[in-house]
Amino acid sequence: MGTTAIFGAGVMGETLLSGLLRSGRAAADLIITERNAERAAQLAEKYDVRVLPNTEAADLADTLVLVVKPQDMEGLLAEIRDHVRDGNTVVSLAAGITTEFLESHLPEGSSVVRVMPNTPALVDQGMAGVSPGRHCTEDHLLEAEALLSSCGKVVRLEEKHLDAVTAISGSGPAYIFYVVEAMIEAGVVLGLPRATATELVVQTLYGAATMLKETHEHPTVLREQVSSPGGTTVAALRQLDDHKVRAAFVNAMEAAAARSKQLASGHA
Ligand SMILES: NC(=O)C1=CN([C@@H]2O[C@H](COP(=O)(O)OP(=O)(O)OC[C@H]3O[C@@H](n4cnc5c(N)ncnc54)[C@H](O)[C@@H]3O)[C@@H](O)[C@H]2O)C=CC1
Ligand SMILES: O=C(O)[C@@H]1CCC=N1
Repeated sequence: MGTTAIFGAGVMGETLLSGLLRSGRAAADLIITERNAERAAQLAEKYDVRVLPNTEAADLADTLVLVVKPQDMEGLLAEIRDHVRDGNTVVSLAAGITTEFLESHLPEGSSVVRVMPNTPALVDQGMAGVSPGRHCTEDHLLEAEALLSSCGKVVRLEEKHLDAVTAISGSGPAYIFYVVEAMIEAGVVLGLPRATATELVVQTLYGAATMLKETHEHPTVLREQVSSPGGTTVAALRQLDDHKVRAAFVNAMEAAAARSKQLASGHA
């Protein structure tokens, strides 16, 4: 697979780096670049990988993985443009940034892949959507998929769906953590110690997610199994329906997808 350079070692860059190392990639085959010198030094020590300036990393890398914020992407592309060679694969993990944008800021004919990962990759339970650019071969795509499957699942889809993927699985962990926060708060309101409320909620989430994954039952069936006629669950769910929580979730994800589209056109 050659040398992989990760440009921008923030939350997502470090997540990918650690996943690659856990999956058996040699540290000697990995390079990171990081604008924040203090963070760069910390990561070099923690993972024993090379930290280089962007241009040197681009010169040495076979695969360039771009993991800066969408707003920083144009600047990064300008820096590395003249260092990208034939045969390189450029993989972007940035929300909103299209393959068309990447291609137009790189040498003609560059092979680019757009990926939308998520943070559960940190515990090898990531979910990533992957789309090819115009000059991307099956081999380039397989290479990008291999990077991400080191720390989770990967689906290949048309780029027109990537804003939706961003809204659902890219941002998704945050919605789940938000619900978890609310449930813990409810436990505390009901008089439970915070630590107990946290343990109850986290294990319930883990159990429910495992049921979804292992039983392959529709979520409606699983919800109905919990909902005794005239019981506690329906009393709670009625409140959620009265407060239009389901509609709020749909609206929230529409807003995330719209923001992803907006980032593509360079809105800070
Ligand atoms: N955090 C998440 O859950 C997810 C993030 N992403 C995408 O990953 C990208 C990075 O997001 P985060 O890791 O959350 O952000 P972050 O802010 O934690 O990391 C970005 C890093 O890039 C560095 N950086 C910026 N410009 C640079 C440059 N020119 N050269 C070298 N380093 C540079 C920054 O110092 C920072 O450490 C974004 O484009 C985001 O859309 C995608 C899916 C999930
Ligand atoms: O919030 C964001 O823009 C990034 C993309 C998906 C998750 N985090």
